[in-house]
Amino acid sequence: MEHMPSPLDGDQRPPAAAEDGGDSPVVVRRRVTIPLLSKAGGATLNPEVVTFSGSSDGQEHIALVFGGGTEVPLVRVHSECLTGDVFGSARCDCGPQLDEAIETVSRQGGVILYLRQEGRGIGLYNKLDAYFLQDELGVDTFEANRRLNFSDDERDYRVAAAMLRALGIDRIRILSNNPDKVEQLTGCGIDVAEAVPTGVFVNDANRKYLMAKVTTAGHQVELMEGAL
Ligand SMILES: Nc1nc2c(ncn2[C@@H]2O[C@H](COP(=O)(O)OP(=O)(O)OP(=O)(O)O)[C@@H](O)[C@H]2O)c(=O)[nH]1
Repeated sequence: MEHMPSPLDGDQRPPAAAEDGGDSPVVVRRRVTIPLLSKAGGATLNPEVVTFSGSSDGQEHIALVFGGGTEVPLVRVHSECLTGDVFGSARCDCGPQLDEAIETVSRQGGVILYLRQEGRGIGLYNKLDAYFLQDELGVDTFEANRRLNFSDDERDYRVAAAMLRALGIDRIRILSNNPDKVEQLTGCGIDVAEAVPTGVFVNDANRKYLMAKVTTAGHQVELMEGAL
């Protein structure tokens, strides 16, 4: 297949600086290649892992850049979930979504932004407290946040938009079911040409969590009839 020009191709990447609402612009700090053993088997993947300076929240967000692909790169904006991404927790769908993103984005070319926004921005301990409240009081994931005096979702994607711009990207296809990601990125001037849904990774432990995302936050997850 003919290789389409992509903003991810080395020579075409302009050095860029982008605002995320802080005092200094977000700029690429360093690029380093890390070989990833594909969980699906097959070839080793070799994304460039990009670090940034200037983010206003001071967090160590990273981008995994997989070269090639189309003119409009596929982008996964993934918020950190230690329990799901690292330990394989079945309470959420984060782990399988990250694995899927690595496979899909590596195949199609594109970027995974791994944002250090654990627990939808409330942090790990608070997320575990929210789990405790869900178990003890039977409240859903959003109500548990409210009981802890947080909003339903504390995430701000200005930094994601700034990281994309710093990579020379202002038009994307996003791999997500979350309308808030599309809305916020669009509001930051990123042209979201398409929202590509993720797979549906439902199990007995995360069914209620996924249902709450659909009914309260408008996630586009096609939960099969009878699955709830
Ligand atoms: N506060 C809170 N956070 C949770 C809970 N379960 C998972 N999370 C966090 O929710 C976030 C999920 O982020 P993403 O994988 O980017 O996805 P999303 O907002 O569900 O949207 P998609 O792009 O469709 O996957 C992670 O930061 C998880 O740690 C919970 O019960 N409470």
